[in-house]
Amino acid sequence: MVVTTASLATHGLAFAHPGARRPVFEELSVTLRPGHPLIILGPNGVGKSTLLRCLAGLALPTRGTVTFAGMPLRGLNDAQRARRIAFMAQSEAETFAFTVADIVLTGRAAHLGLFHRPGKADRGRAARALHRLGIGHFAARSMHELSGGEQQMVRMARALVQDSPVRLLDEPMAHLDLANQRQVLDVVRALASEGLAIGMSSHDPSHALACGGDVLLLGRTRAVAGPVEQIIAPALLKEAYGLPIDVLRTERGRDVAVPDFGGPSSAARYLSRRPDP
Ligand SMILES: Nc1ncnc2c1ncn2[C@@H]1O[C@H](COP(=O)(O)OP(=O)(O)OP(=O)(O)O)[C@@H](O)[C@H]1O
Repeated sequence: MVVTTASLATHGLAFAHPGARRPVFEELSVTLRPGHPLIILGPNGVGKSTLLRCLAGLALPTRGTVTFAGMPLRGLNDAQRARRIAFMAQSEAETFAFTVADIVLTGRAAHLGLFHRPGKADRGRAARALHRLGIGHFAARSMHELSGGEQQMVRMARALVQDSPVRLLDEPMAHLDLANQRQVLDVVRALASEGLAIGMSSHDPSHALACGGDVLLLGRTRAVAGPVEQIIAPALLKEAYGLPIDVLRTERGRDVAVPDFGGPSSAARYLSRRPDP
């Protein structure tokens, strides 16, 4: 069954590890809207992966609920959930030396009946996903032969073929060079314009500016959420990350977030500050 209605939301969500002194987060209410990517930002250890795992139904919240199209996620079995929500983990140990094409095909599992093997149409989808990410030439290679960034692109292709209305991507840009980051951002924007609901974590606020949807900025003391132009602002970024971050407009007319990493400074011409929204 192809599920077309997509809106994933958390309501007063809290998560604490057993025995932990403090919860990872509390009272978190966010919505992933079809067509508006939600980019989840925040410092290391603040709970981005934990939240994505709760949204995917892979981690059980301590309090609160996750709903898909208004229905509690916990009412769905694994196959029903997988037809609605694709989850790409931050990293995965590749135990077996499967080919890239086979790994991508496993993304079709939720659409195949029990004991059914993937058919020509499934293989075609897997091939198209690899081509869409510019890695069609990897198809016959063993996953073990690929670099960390190449494996990351393959896992992205697998999330593409899952054909679910919600895609949750945990740091899909980790390990990727700049051109591959652009490739993934192009795909994220295209999926959003096709009406999918996308949740993606990142360490780079510029990725949020490039996606142009909503942002959830998780800080150590509070979380803020809203449209990208409101949340990706110097004061909120400094509060969350603890260092100055300028939001500038390039000569190409793109907005970027530039952290102050220190180092030599000069009085030379700089990019223009983005006008206040
Ligand atoms: N099994 C565990 N028991 C206790 N605490 C844990 C456990 N696993 C993770 N944590 C803690 O949960 C918090 C949230 O981790 P999470 O991986 O969600 O953060 P993150 O924002 O995705 O981090 P990063 O940006 O480094 O990937 C961290 O402080 C981490 O130390």
